[in-house]
Amino acid sequence: MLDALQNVLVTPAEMTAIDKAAADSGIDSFTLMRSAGMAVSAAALRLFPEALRFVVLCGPGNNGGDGYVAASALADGGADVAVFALGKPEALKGDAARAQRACPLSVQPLIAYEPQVGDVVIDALFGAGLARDLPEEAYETIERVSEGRIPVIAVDLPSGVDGRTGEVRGTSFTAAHTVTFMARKPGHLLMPGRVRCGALEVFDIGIPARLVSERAGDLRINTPAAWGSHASALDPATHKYRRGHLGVLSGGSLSTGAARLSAAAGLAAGAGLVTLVSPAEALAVNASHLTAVMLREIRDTEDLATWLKDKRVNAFVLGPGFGVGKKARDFALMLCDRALVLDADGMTSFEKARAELFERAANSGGRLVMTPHEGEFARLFPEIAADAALSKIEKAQAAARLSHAVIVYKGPDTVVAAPSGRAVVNANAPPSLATAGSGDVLAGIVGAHLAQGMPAFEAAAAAVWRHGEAGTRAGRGMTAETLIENIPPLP
Ligand SMILES: NC(=O)C1=CN([C@@H]2O[C@H](COP(=O)(O)OP(=O)(O)OC[C@H]3O[C@@H](n4cnc5c(N)ncnc54)[C@H](O)[C@@H]3O)[C@@H](O)[C@H]2O)[C@@H](O)CC1
Ligand SMILES: Nc1ncnc2c1ncn2[C@@H]1O[C@H](COP(=O)(O)OP(=O)(O)O)[C@@H](O)[C@H]1O
Ligand SMILES: [K+]
Repeated sequence: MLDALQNVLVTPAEMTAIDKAAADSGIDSFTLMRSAGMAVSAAALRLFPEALRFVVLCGPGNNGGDGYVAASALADGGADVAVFALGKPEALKGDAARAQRACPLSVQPLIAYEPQVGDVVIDALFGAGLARDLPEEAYETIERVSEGRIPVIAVDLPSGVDGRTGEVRGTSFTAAHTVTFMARKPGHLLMPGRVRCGALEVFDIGIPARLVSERAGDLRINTPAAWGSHASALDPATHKYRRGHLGVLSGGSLSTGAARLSAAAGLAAGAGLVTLVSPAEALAVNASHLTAVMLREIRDTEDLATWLKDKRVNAFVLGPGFGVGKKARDFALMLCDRALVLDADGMTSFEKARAELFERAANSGGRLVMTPHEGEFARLFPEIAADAALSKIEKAQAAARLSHAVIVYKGPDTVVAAPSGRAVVNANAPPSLATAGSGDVLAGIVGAHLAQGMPAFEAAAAAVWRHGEAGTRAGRGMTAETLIENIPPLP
């Protein structure tokens, strides 16, 4: 049944609603807690059979309750187990109080824990209910555990990681393994939470999938399931114009490489034809580097308008190496009513003139995808970037709403968001993608998908996924050039 929830991301608030719906439907919440705790104890025994002692750190809520169940199960199995609690066990309520009463082990205060060689820590201090920075006592324990290099298994989330945002609230454990329940939370995928989780296990504690999916929003992990239905196989009778004609706009003679990378990536990703559009002074240098990609001289808006009479040129990439200024703005506004990937200098050109772009995006009937990294995002959306209360997902959603464009907010945890609020978080990108020109390649792949007629959100999400796969195939020593050679076919 977890297959049905494999790509779903559930926020902590949605998880609370799911818990409540489960209880309302007659499912016993203590049974769920017992399944959760048993799953944690099973993971501990499976992963660390050589542990000399399991140390279970229990917090003041239901995450602590899971910890007491796990401690009882480990002790029942004959393991050496010690329990340390944050706060007084007498103050526990509900299921957590019941789990603690049923636990035969004595409970010591958290601060008394001194790590020993051979310990394995089970972190059940805070999970989805973490509402503010970790309390002082937890800091000291976390520091001692990490100094002692004690392996940590986290229950639901490493304590300190915010399940909604992936941010670290003050400090957090860094787990070797995290066991979460029913579905992943944004904090498992967003940085830095993702690296604090270690290996992530999603365990089915028995809440019906229907109850989960009915209350989960429009947030998914970026896999082919999110866009595969728009990535149709090639029609045997197709021809190159049917596969779309992508135009990529080159900068001046000293900055042509970025646009050529986008153009080559667009062709490799499946556009039927790609034309590199070049100013006169860069024609020679571009011509000397192109083979399958075609070349066309366009000097100004008049030339561009003439070319645009050919309706078969249906998608464009503007920004990589283009130069910041009025020419970029004028060109972009002319291309908005077709399909446009606005990247790099293309976005920066609108730093002080964004209203015009956003208005055109809202009213042109075209498809606009913008691909900012963190710096570009802050330039175009300063008020959203500065809002510390928002997660990266919420920032991308707010930017998409404001700009009427699909936003690809890049990074290790790229988020793709549509103006409707629909969003995916990407999880397949290796860090070797952090290399010059990698963003230009991504822009070209998005452009190819737009040229092939995919809707903007699917075009962007599929491109981010293929870019990540290409990065993995290209390996650690990749360059933007070898990345292009490794773009996989659309699945
Ligand atoms: N989702 C589910 O269906 C299930 C959830 N379970 C567990 O329940 C957990 C959520 O339980 P809770 O909602 O009780 O939340 P937590 O156990 O994560 O913590 C909440 C408690 O800590 C307090 N608190 C929050 N931040 C604090 C801080 N920085 N300093 C001090 N106190 C703080 C809160 O006021 C509350 O009392 C999940 O993470 C999971 O481990 C399981 O029992 C199984 C079922
Ligand atoms: N640490 C990382 N892990 C995975 N992907 C990354 C990482 N850092 C950057 N990337 C990806 O690499 C690409 C870099 O694009 P960008 O920042 O525009 O760089 P450039 O302009 O040099 O091409 C983006 O797709 C981004 O998501
Ligand atoms: K935890």
